[in-house]
Amino acid sequence: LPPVVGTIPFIGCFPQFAKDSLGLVKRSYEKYGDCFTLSLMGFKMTYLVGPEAQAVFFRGTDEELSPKEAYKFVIPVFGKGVVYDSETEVMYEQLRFVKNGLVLSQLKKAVGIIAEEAEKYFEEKWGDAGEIDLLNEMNKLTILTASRCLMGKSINRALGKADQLADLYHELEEGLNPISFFFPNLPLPSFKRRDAAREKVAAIFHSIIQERRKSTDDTVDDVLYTLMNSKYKDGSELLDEQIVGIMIGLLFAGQHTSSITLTYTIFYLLNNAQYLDPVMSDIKEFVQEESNGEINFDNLKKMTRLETVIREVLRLHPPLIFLMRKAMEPMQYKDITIPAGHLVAVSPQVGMRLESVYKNANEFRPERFDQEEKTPFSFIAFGGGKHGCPGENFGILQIKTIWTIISQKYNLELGPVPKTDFTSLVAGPKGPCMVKYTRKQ
Ligand code: HEM
Repeated sequence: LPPVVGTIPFIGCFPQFAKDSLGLVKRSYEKYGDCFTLSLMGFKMTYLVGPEAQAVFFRGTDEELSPKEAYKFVIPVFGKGVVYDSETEVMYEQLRFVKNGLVLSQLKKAVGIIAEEAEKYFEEKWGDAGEIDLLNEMNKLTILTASRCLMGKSINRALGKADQLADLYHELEEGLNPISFFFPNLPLPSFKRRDAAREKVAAIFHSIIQERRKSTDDTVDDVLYTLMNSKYKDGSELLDEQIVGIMIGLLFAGQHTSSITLTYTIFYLLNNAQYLDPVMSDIKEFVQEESNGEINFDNLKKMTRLETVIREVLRLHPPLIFLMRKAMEPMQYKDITIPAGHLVAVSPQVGMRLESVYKNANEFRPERFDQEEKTPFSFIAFGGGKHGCPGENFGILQIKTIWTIISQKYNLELGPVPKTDFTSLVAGPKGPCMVKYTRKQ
């Protein structure tokens, strides 16, 4: 069996975990090696740390290591009958529909839409000069750009007010915290607000589906269109409730992860002139000179130096600090048997800062990604294997597009890179992240 951390009956090491979960995982790795169990309020959570152990996690089949059983706590947000609350075969099919909606042709179109929304946002909201909380602003902007890409222009009409969806998503996120993992339906105020926000978001998305059904415009083919026109293998269509749940889940999976990475990318670039200058000269060459100022999929793809910066930001600050599965049958790792029933976890935050995997692991060195990744499952900010993130390319394109627009429009003045707030489910910079901006001449 894996060595167990936390010997107090039932409670185990819960107090240390609640105080500093990452610190506890790191210390346990140093003491016990790459596979150990944390005993937490009756739960047994077995951690796999480092590429070799992480490979077991990502290569496991759903029958061995079930994400559905581990992520039940998101059901109040995603909804009934959606992804983790559906039969395994149905879950695969729903994830396949999502992937079909994020294919290359869609991504190519997405860049233009993101650029259009972002331009409009800065003109209407930022103007010539001011001071803003960058994380807050990037949250609002990314939910707007992502929802426009997923659901078309009707999202703007349905919302009327741009901030509304971001606020509702904030309530959803506040309702998914470490407590909700253990007790998702306690009568807590934050859980009540989460459920009320879910009802409001669902009502908005239902109205968009109704509007789309009446529309005679046959040029639309966004993710919503893909979902509305997809069929399960048995020939049945998705229920509206399922389409709404998938859209809620997609925006939920993509919003904070992207806005956090975007905010950190801006802080790192402006604090590191040696990386900022080459990135800006690529924008000048590929966007301003070669494309007459137009941002498109092809010129964003050429910005490999910006991409390595984003990957290094994600290595240092992965928004998802723990990924989980439930062992459905005993699992073998080296000479250890992880018993059925254990929760099995990897930590991108701990795993990507191991000195044995990344030299000078705590330093910001984007050039480490200049070469192809050598060790499988060492860069796990987007997970890996069967359940690896289907939104990776979309997320990176979104970050590149918005940075390209901001950096050409504004001079930004900001402080050092903020520390991370590890208390929420999606870990991002400790706010407020105040930034002064003035329009470039
Ligand atoms: C910087 C941005 C992003 C990061 C760091 C990120 C990270 C991740 C990670 C680590 C996973 C794996 C979870 C696990 O194995 O348990 C994941 C899964 C997923 N992500 Fe992302 N993500 C990002 C953006 C997006 C976007 C923009 C979308 C949608 C448009 C998205 C949709 C999803 C979905 C649907 C899954 C579940 C896949 C499955 O279970 O098969 N993500 N993401």
